[in-house]
Amino acid sequence: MSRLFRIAIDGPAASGKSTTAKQLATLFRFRYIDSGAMFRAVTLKSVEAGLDPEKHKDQVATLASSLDIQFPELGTVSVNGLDVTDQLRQESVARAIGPIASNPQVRHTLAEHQPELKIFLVANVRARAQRRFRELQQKQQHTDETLEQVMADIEARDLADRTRTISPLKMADDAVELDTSHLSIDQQVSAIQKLVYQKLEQQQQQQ
Ligand SMILES: Nc1ncnc2c1ncn2[C@@H]1O[C@H](COP(=O)(O)OP(=O)(O)OP(=O)(O)O)[C@@H](O)[C@H]1O
Ligand SMILES: Nc1ccn([C@H]2C[C@H](O)[C@@H](COP(=O)(O)O)O2)c(=O)n1
Repeated sequence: MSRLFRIAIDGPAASGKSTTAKQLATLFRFRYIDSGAMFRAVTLKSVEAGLDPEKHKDQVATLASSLDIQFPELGTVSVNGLDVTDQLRQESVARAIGPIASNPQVRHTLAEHQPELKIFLVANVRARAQRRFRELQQKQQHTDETLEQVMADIEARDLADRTRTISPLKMADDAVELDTSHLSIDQQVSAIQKLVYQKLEQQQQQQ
Protein backbone atom coordinates (compact mmCIF):
# COMPACT_ATOMS: atom_id res chain seq x y z
CA MET A 1 0.00 0.00 0.00
CA SER A 2 2.86 2.41 0.80
CA ARG A 3 3.86 2.55 -2.87
CA LEU A 4 0.37 3.67 -3.90
CA PHE A 5 -0.72 5.94 -1.11
CA ARG A 6 0.78 9.01 0.52
CA ILE A 7 -0.39 11.08 3.48
CA ALA A 8 0.86 14.66 3.85
CA ILE A 9 0.45 16.33 7.23
CA ASP A 10 0.85 20.08 7.46
CA GLY A 11 -0.09 22.57 10.12
CA PRO A 12 1.27 25.17 12.50
CA ALA A 13 4.14 24.78 14.99
CA ALA A 14 3.70 22.15 17.69
CA SER A 15 0.32 21.01 16.33
CA GLY A 16 1.48 17.37 16.52
CA LYS A 17 2.56 16.74 12.92
CA SER A 18 5.65 14.63 13.68
CA THR A 19 4.08 12.65 16.53
CA THR A 20 1.04 11.80 14.43
CA ALA A 21 3.03 11.07 11.26
CA LYS A 22 5.40 8.69 13.09
CA GLN A 23 2.50 6.71 14.55
CA LEU A 24 0.73 6.54 11.17
CA ALA A 25 3.99 5.46 9.49
CA THR A 26 4.31 2.58 11.96
CA LEU A 27 0.64 1.66 11.65
CA PHE A 28 0.60 1.58 7.85
CA ARG A 29 4.29 0.66 7.44
CA PHE A 30 4.82 3.83 5.45
CA ARG A 31 8.12 5.59 4.98
CA TYR A 32 8.29 8.61 7.28
CA ILE A 33 9.59 11.83 5.75
CA ASP A 34 9.86 14.97 7.89
CA SER A 35 10.05 17.96 5.52
CA GLY A 36 10.48 20.39 8.44
CA ALA A 37 13.59 18.43 9.47
CA MET A 38 14.88 18.75 5.90
CA PHE A 39 14.60 22.55 6.07
CA ARG A 40 16.21 22.44 9.51
CA ALA A 41 19.09 20.31 8.15
CA VAL A 42 19.78 22.79 5.34
CA THR A 43 19.69 25.61 7.90
CA LEU A 44 22.08 23.81 10.27
CA LYS A 45 24.61 23.18 7.52
CA SER A 46 24.29 26.74 6.18
CA VAL A 47 24.91 28.19 9.63
CA GLU A 48 27.88 25.85 10.12
CA ALA A 49 29.27 26.96 6.74
CA GLY A 50 29.02 30.60 7.84
CA LEU A 51 26.38 31.45 5.22
CA ASP A 52 23.89 34.22 5.83
CA PRO A 53 20.48 32.80 4.74
CA GLU A 54 19.29 36.30 3.72
CA LYS A 55 22.39 37.34 1.76
CA HIS A 56 23.74 34.06 0.37
CA LYS A 57 20.59 32.56 -1.17
CA ASP A 58 22.35 30.96 -4.15
CA GLN A 59 25.12 29.43 -2.01
CA VAL A 60 22.51 28.08 0.44
CA ALA A 61 20.61 26.52 -2.48
CA THR A 62 23.80 24.95 -3.86
CA LEU A 63 24.60 23.60 -0.41
CA ALA A 64 21.04 22.21 -0.08
CA SER A 65 21.36 20.27 -3.33
CA SER A 66 24.66 18.75 -2.16
CA LEU A 67 23.29 17.35 1.10
CA ASP A 68 22.28 13.74 1.57
CA ILE A 69 19.44 13.98 4.11
CA GLN A 70 18.15 10.66 5.39
CA PHE A 71 15.81 9.30 8.08
CA PRO A 72 17.68 6.15 9.14
CA GLU A 73 15.24 5.35 11.96
CA LEU A 74 11.89 6.78 12.95
CA GLY A 75 12.63 10.16 14.55
CA THR A 76 16.30 10.37 13.58
CA VAL A 77 17.84 12.51 10.85
CA SER A 78 21.27 12.19 9.27
CA VAL A 79 23.11 14.52 6.93
CA ASN A 80 25.88 13.01 4.82
CA GLY A 81 25.84 9.96 7.07
CA LEU A 82 26.11 11.81 10.41
CA ASP A 83 23.29 11.94 12.97
CA VAL A 84 22.08 15.55 13.44
CA THR A 85 18.75 14.86 15.16
CA ASP A 86 19.48 16.86 18.32
CA GLN A 87 21.31 19.69 16.55
CA LEU A 88 18.24 20.42 14.42
CA ARG A 89 16.41 21.74 17.50
CA GLN A 90 19.13 24.29 18.37
CA GLU A 91 18.04 27.89 18.81
CA SER A 92 20.53 28.98 16.10
CA VAL A 93 18.60 26.81 13.61
CA ALA A 94 15.20 28.17 14.68
CA ARG A 95 16.52 31.73 14.31
CA ALA A 96 17.92 31.26 10.78
CA ILE A 97 15.24 29.00 9.26
CA GLY A 98 12.82 31.75 8.08
CA PRO A 99 14.73 32.87 4.94
CA ILE A 100 15.65 29.26 4.13
CA ALA A 101 12.01 28.12 4.16
CA SER A 102 11.30 31.12 1.87
CA ASN A 103 14.15 30.35 -0.55
CA PRO A 104 12.45 29.11 -3.77
CA GLN A 105 15.55 27.23 -4.93
CA VAL A 106 15.80 25.37 -1.63
CA ARG A 107 12.06 24.58 -1.81
CA HIS A 108 12.56 23.28 -5.34
CA THR A 109 15.45 21.06 -4.22
CA LEU A 110 13.46 19.64 -1.32
CA ALA A 111 10.28 19.34 -3.42
CA GLU A 112 7.84 16.94 -1.95
CA HIS A 113 5.91 14.35 -3.92
CA GLN A 114 2.28 15.06 -4.61
CA PRO A 115 0.38 13.47 -1.76
CA GLU A 116 -2.92 11.67 -1.97
CA LEU A 117 -4.45 12.52 1.37
CA LYS A 118 -3.67 15.96 2.80
CA ILE A 119 -4.26 16.67 6.46
CA PHE A 120 -4.00 20.11 8.02
CA LEU A 121 -3.44 19.57 11.72
CA VAL A 122 -4.38 22.47 13.97
CA ALA A 123 -4.72 23.11 17.70
CA ASN A 124 -5.22 26.35 19.57
CA VAL A 125 -2.11 28.24 20.68
CA ARG A 126 -2.56 27.46 24.37
CA ALA A 127 -2.87 23.71 23.76
CA ARG A 128 0.22 23.72 21.53
CA ALA A 129 2.23 25.79 24.02
CA GLN A 130 1.26 23.49 26.89
CA ARG A 131 2.34 20.42 24.87
CA ARG A 132 5.66 21.95 23.83
CA PHE A 133 6.30 23.24 27.38
CA ARG A 134 5.70 19.73 28.78
CA GLU A 135 8.02 18.32 26.12
CA LEU A 136 10.78 20.82 27.02
CA GLN A 137 10.40 20.04 30.71
CA GLN A 138 10.65 16.30 30.03
CA LYS A 139 13.69 16.69 27.78
CA GLN A 140 15.66 19.24 29.76
CA GLN A 141 14.21 18.71 33.24
CA HIS A 142 15.13 22.35 34.01
CA THR A 143 13.90 24.78 31.40
CA ASP A 144 14.30 28.52 31.81
CA GLU A 145 11.42 29.18 29.42
CA THR A 146 8.04 29.91 30.97
CA LEU A 147 4.77 28.74 29.43
CA GLU A 148 4.10 32.34 28.37
CA GLN A 149 7.46 32.50 26.54
CA VAL A 150 6.80 29.22 24.75
CA MET A 151 3.39 30.55 23.74
CA ALA A 152 4.94 33.80 22.46
CA ASP A 153 7.54 31.79 20.44
CA ILE A 154 4.78 29.73 18.85
CA GLU A 155 2.73 32.82 18.01
CA ALA A 156 5.81 34.43 16.42
CA ARG A 157 6.51 31.34 14.33
CA ASP A 158 2.84 31.10 13.28
CA LEU A 159 3.01 34.67 12.05
CA ALA A 160 6.31 34.14 10.21
CA ASP A 161 5.09 30.88 8.60
CA ARG A 162 1.73 32.35 7.56
CA THR A 163 2.94 35.67 6.20
CA ARG A 164 6.06 34.70 4.25
CA THR A 165 5.72 35.42 0.54
CA ILE A 166 7.04 32.08 -0.69
CA SER A 167 4.80 29.09 0.14
CA PRO A 168 3.13 30.59 3.21
CA LEU A 169 1.61 28.11 5.63
CA LYS A 170 -2.06 27.71 4.73
CA MET A 171 -4.44 24.84 4.31
CA ALA A 172 -4.51 23.44 0.77
CA ASP A 173 -7.94 23.58 -0.89
CA ASP A 174 -8.13 19.79 -1.01
CA ALA A 175 -6.87 19.21 2.55
CA VAL A 176 -8.92 18.01 5.52
CA GLU A 177 -8.59 20.11 8.67
CA LEU A 178 -8.31 18.26 11.97
CA ASP A 179 -8.45 20.28 15.19
CA THR A 180 -6.64 18.34 17.92
CA SER A 181 -7.00 20.91 20.73
CA HIS A 182 -9.22 18.49 22.64
CA LEU A 183 -7.94 15.19 21.22
CA SER A 184 -5.37 12.77 22.62
CA ILE A 185 -2.55 11.58 20.34
CA ASP A 186 -4.32 8.21 19.92
CA GLN A 187 -7.58 9.96 18.98
CA GLN A 188 -5.90 12.08 16.31
CA VAL A 189 -4.09 9.07 14.85
CA SER A 190 -7.40 7.12 14.73
CA ALA A 191 -9.18 10.05 13.09
CA ILE A 192 -6.59 10.09 10.28
CA GLN A 193 -6.66 6.29 10.04
CA LYS A 194 -10.41 6.55 9.34
CA LEU A 195 -9.79 9.18 6.66
CA VAL A 196 -7.24 6.88 5.01
CA TYR A 197 -9.77 4.03 4.90
CA GLN A 198 -12.47 6.38 3.52
CA LYS A 199 -10.10 7.59 0.80
CA LEU A 200 -9.12 4.04 -0.11
CA GLU A 201 -12.78 3.04 -0.30
CA GLN A 202 -13.51 6.01 -2.61
CA GLN A 203 -10.58 5.01 -4.81
CA GLN A 204 -11.83 1.42 -5.03
CA GLN A 205 -15.33 2.60 -6.00
CA GLN A 206 -13.87 4.75 -8.78
CA GLN A 207 -11.89 1.86 -10.28
N1 LIG B 1 -3.27 15.44 21.04
C1 LIG B 1 -2.20 15.66 21.79
N2 LIG B 1 -2.32 15.73 23.13
C2 LIG B 1 -1.24 15.98 23.92
N3 LIG B 1 0.01 16.18 23.46
C3 LIG B 1 0.18 16.11 22.13
C4 LIG B 1 -0.89 15.86 21.21
N4 LIG B 1 -0.38 15.87 19.95
C5 LIG B 1 0.93 16.11 20.07
N5 LIG B 1 1.28 16.24 21.37
C6 LIG B 1 2.60 16.58 21.91
O1 LIG B 1 2.86 17.92 21.49
C7 LIG B 1 4.25 18.11 21.27
C8 LIG B 1 4.45 18.70 19.87
O2 LIG B 1 4.15 17.70 18.90
P1 LIG B 1 5.04 17.52 17.60
O3 LIG B 1 6.48 17.70 17.90
O4 LIG B 1 4.57 16.26 16.96
O5 LIG B 1 4.52 18.77 16.76
P2 LIG B 1 4.99 19.32 15.33
O6 LIG B 1 3.77 19.89 14.70
O7 LIG B 1 5.72 18.28 14.59
O8 LIG B 1 5.96 20.48 15.82
P3 LIG B 1 7.02 21.39 14.99
O9 LIG B 1 6.30 22.01 13.86
O10 LIG B 1 7.44 22.45 15.96
O11 LIG B 1 8.15 20.50 14.59
C9 LIG B 1 4.92 16.75 21.48
O12 LIG B 1 5.45 16.72 22.78
C10 LIG B 1 3.76 15.76 21.35
O13 LIG B 1 3.98 14.59 22.11
N1 LIG C 1 6.94 21.48 4.12
C1 LIG C 1 7.48 22.39 4.97
C2 LIG C 1 7.93 22.01 6.25
C3 LIG C 1 8.48 22.96 7.08
N2 LIG C 1 8.60 24.23 6.66
C4 LIG C 1 9.18 25.25 7.54
C5 LIG C 1 8.25 25.67 8.64
C6 LIG C 1 9.14 25.91 9.82
O1 LIG C 1 9.43 27.29 9.89
C7 LIG C 1 10.42 25.12 9.51
C8 LIG C 1 10.67 23.92 10.43
O2 LIG C 1 9.52 23.08 10.47
P1 LIG C 1 9.24 22.09 11.72
O3 LIG C 1 10.38 21.15 11.84
O4 LIG C 1 9.19 22.95 12.94
O5 LIG C 1 7.93 21.44 11.37
O6 LIG C 1 10.34 24.71 8.16
C9 LIG C 1 8.17 24.59 5.41
O7 LIG C 1 8.30 25.78 5.02
N3 LIG C 1 7.61 23.67 4.57
